[in-house]
Amino acid sequence: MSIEVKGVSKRFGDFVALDDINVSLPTGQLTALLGPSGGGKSTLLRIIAGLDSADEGSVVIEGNEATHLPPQKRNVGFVFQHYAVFKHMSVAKNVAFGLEIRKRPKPEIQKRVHELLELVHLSQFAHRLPSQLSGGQRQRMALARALAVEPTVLLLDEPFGALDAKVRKELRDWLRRLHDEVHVTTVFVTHDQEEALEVADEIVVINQGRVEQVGTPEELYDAPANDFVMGFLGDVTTLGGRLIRPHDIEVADRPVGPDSVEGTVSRLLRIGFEVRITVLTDAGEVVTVEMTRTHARRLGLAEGATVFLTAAAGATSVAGSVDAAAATDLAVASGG
Ligand SMILES: Nc1ncnc2c1ncn2[C@@H]1O[C@H](COP(=O)(O)OP(=O)(O)OP(=O)(O)O)[C@@H](O)[C@H]1O
Repeated sequence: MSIEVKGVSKRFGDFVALDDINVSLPTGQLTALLGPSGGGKSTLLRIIAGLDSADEGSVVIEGNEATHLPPQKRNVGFVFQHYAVFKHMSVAKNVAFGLEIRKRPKPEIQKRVHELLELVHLSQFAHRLPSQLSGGQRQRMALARALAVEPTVLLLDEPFGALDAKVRKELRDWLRRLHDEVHVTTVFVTHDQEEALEVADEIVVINQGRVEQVGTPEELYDAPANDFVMGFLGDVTTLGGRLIRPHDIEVADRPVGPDSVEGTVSRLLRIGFEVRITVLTDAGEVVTVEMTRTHARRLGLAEGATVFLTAAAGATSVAGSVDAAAATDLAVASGG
């Protein structure tokens, strides 16, 4: 295990930002710290980096007790959203910076910078100034700079947060590929569940200063520990008082079993190749269901139609209400 966080708590005045956090972040993996705004992700990352200290608990990095070490002795590289670049230095100089202050020999620095710029696909921009790069290119430069000193651990706080959706997506694919090439233990903070599900080997869900669940993307999606995790990782609705994913509900024009719930389609919305319907059940529950257009057409669905809803075989569901999930959606929509 590469990073061991044990019993870490952190308060700001009366406010408990982290409450007895225990996690092991495995060597060589790409781990996401995922959660809503204010949940404590950045605080945990800063404590691992040594930029902040815990009130209680310990941090061990690659077997080294790091709790009281300053950041520069932890052998971690970090990239923050608004990373301070040296504006007057070329891209190559920015990447070389950490090696130069460590007084490495010139030829070694040149070689390493060359390799790193290749790795982040910025070789042709080596002599530009950071202001002459796009946002995505600047983030790649920041990553190259963090990797220059060969950290054992790379810590990224919302590395793509300030970029537009398309560039974010490109960078996230790129980060995944980069990680597959260099295998440096990487921890990144995100409030974007899609980003975490797509990129990470393992996800730590953090909410209100506590760890809600740790697992692979599949584990979290298929077996959420509670209603919070279920709601945070994807759309949810309720059926028979249980949280369920809208695409895990089967719709039929007649009952298909004793658990079928009768209702009336109150709204039908087409979104691309999908159809989303809202059903008001006889028990007074408002249920959202998603299905393909083909399926909706086959059923002849229309507003006012009577339908029967059943949880699909193998569907994930947990006890809970949509309230927690709605709060989550708001947090995500507001940009976390
Ligand atoms: N220096 C500080 N002084 C007081 N409160 C702080 C300080 N730093 C963080 N907090 C509070 O601690 C909580 C956790 O903050 P943190 O930045 O770790 O959350 P986060 O999960 O990273 O959220 P975000 O995605 O918005 O960055 C927040 O409520 C924040 O207001």
